[in-house]
Amino acid sequence: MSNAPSLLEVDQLSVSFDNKAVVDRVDLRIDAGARVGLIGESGSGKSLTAAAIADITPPGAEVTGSVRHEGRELVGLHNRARHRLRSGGIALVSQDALTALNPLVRVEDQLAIPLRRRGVARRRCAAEQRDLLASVGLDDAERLLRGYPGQLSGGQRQRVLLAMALATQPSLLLADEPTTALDPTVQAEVLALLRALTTAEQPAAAQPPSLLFISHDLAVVAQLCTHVVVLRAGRVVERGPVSEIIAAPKHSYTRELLEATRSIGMPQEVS
Ligand SMILES: Nc1ncnc2c1ncn2[C@@H]1O[C@H](COP(=O)(O)OP(=O)(O)OP(=O)(O)O)[C@@H](O)[C@H]1O
Repeated sequence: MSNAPSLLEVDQLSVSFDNKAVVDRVDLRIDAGARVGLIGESGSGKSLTAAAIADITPPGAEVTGSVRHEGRELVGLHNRARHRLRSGGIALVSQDALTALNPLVRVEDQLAIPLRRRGVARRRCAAEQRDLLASVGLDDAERLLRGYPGQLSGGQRQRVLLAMALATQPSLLLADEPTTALDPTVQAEVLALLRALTTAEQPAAAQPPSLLFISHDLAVVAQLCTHVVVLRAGRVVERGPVSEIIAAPKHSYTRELLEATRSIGMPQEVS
């Protein structure tokens, strides 16, 4: 990656519990237009890295280091300033839509929250909601909007979560294993959607958000991402363009991940 200022610059980011670092001095760059895969085995610190970037670490976590988004430092900001940034800059899609959505609130009311925060007038909300649902491949907008999360399929809920993230018009989308809870066919559809939403397919289209995609699956990252960062026990052990890492992994741990991928079969097709 170049030396020019990046959309997101993470320097020496650590997350500790009781003085023990579980994310350990992580450096990360995401340029506009890049799709970066953050990969590592369970417990390697992927989710907490994303949580620290999105400022949603759990109680007891101590975050040190620097996270700059479009040049603005996010670590140590007061809550209100962070809140403003989050509704216009970095959006998170988590792996468990059922937990992320409020089961007692209709989809339309949940989708209205990021729109209002963005300043969309109440009378414009319904049209925006339909457009957002269409952009994530959900056509039956009227029915879905009136429903509760529990009345939707897993794939539909994940798409609603994606729509809520897009409603903030983010420049960076953090996707934390967004397809883990889905069956393989729906998984492939949602991954294809993520790729379409984060790829400038039409030259005239507005700049799509960059992506930080968290996964333990190198095959999926290879299909979706431009770059990959490999995390092991909280530390970055390897990084680079995805094609280079796949062709010639330098670290033994990356080779193990690659071997594991090959033993399960060819990468899943997401295009
Ligand atoms: N609230 C917490 N208190 C103490 N330790 C925690 C807490 N949350 C996570 N950890 C520890 O931090 C480490 C990193 O966790 P993290 O969830 O970031 O891993 P991960 O790579 O995302 O794993 P997975 O792929 O299973 O989601 C783990 O060892 C975990 O046990």
